[in-house]
Amino acid sequence: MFSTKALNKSTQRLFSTTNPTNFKVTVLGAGGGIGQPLSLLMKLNHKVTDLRLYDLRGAKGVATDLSHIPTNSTVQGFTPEESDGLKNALDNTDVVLIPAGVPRKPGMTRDDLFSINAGIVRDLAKAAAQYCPNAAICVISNPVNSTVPIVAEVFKKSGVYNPKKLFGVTTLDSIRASRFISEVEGTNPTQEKVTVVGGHSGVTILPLISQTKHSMMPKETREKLIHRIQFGGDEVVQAKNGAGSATLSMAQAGALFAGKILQGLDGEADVITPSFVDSPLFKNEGIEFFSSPITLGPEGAEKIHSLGNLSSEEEEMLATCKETLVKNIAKGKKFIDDSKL
Ligand SMILES: NC(=O)C1=CN([C@@H]2O[C@H](COP(=O)(O)OP(=O)(O)OC[C@H]3O[C@@H](n4cnc5c(N)ncnc54)[C@H](O)[C@@H]3O)[C@@H](O)[C@H]2O)C=CC1
Ligand SMILES: O=C([O-])CC(=O)C(=O)O
Repeated sequence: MFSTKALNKSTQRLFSTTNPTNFKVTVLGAGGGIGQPLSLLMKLNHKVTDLRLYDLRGAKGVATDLSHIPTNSTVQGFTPEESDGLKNALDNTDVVLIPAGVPRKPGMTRDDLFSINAGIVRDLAKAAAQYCPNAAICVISNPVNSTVPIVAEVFKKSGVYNPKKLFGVTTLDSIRASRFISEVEGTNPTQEKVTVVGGHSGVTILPLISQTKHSMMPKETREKLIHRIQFGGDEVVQAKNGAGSATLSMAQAGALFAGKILQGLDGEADVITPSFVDSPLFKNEGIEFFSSPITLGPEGAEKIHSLGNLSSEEEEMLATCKETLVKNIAKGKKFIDDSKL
């Protein structure tokens, strides 16, 4: 027998069109280093019932492979060769995860990826604006500080921009911060939480150590820790020695973030995580996008939280972060202006 509460909930699920519990998720770039493990982790998420994978190559194989896992979702792979491949991957989906694009090699900055990835993200965003204008779009492709503004401009030009539904995925900075601070302090990383704000590259990554329980750590230790969090991506790029950048930790980060988005869409309470979004925090200084903790809900980003109290050292880092961010954002916007969509 159902309890009244359970019956109400199942009835809601049956008849609700705006807040379904069964979600469609699309991964664009699903055949790649991030795309494959991210797709696996989305196959394991019980809120996902329809998983669609798209890539220039490999998506069908990955989809067939994942489709043998006995979780409650169907998996389909799509390619550009089949007519309507991208359309069918995106049609009416709830969440789009975008790890499509090239990764760094040693010696490159994320901004060096702009020349290739800007066009890839622009074209995928055009398709998303057409086929799933209401979906939550989660951008992983670098440089995130510029690719997120690119998606925003494409959606604006298509007349379907909803700032509450566009997210730059910065979760890897948060999970690195938890891991690295635990190594310094000799603590359990699963119990460490560091709020990381700003953007997703070098000095724009701003971990707020003063807001952790380790705020009193020695200055030199803190500076080394902050530097490691800001440049953690380089460690992986160097170790992979030309074979790409972080993929497995990024897949874990992407799945965590997508999980939060789904929890929010599903109406769960108090779902809060940082993301690089269209933000009011520093708009009066010309910075249209910024990462800070966001409350997620059925409509996407419901509340953008302020940064809270910063130390004087963090205030200085924030000023440096803003100087770079404003240029990265302008570069993305100019790219779309020049693209004459
Ligand atoms: N936001 C973050 O924290 C992180 C972002 N990244 C970024 O994620 C991106 C992907 O990295 P990896 O998976 O390692 O690269 P990868 O090269 O292994 O995979 C990229 C995939 O994208 C596909 N692709 C390229 N153009 C496409 C298009 N137009 N449509 C569909 N698929 C397309 C490729 O065929 C490839 O399978 C890079 O830009 C990287 O810098 C990487 C790590 C962390
Ligand atoms: O470092 C890179 O190029 C990939 C990335 O964004 C990260 O690992 O944080």
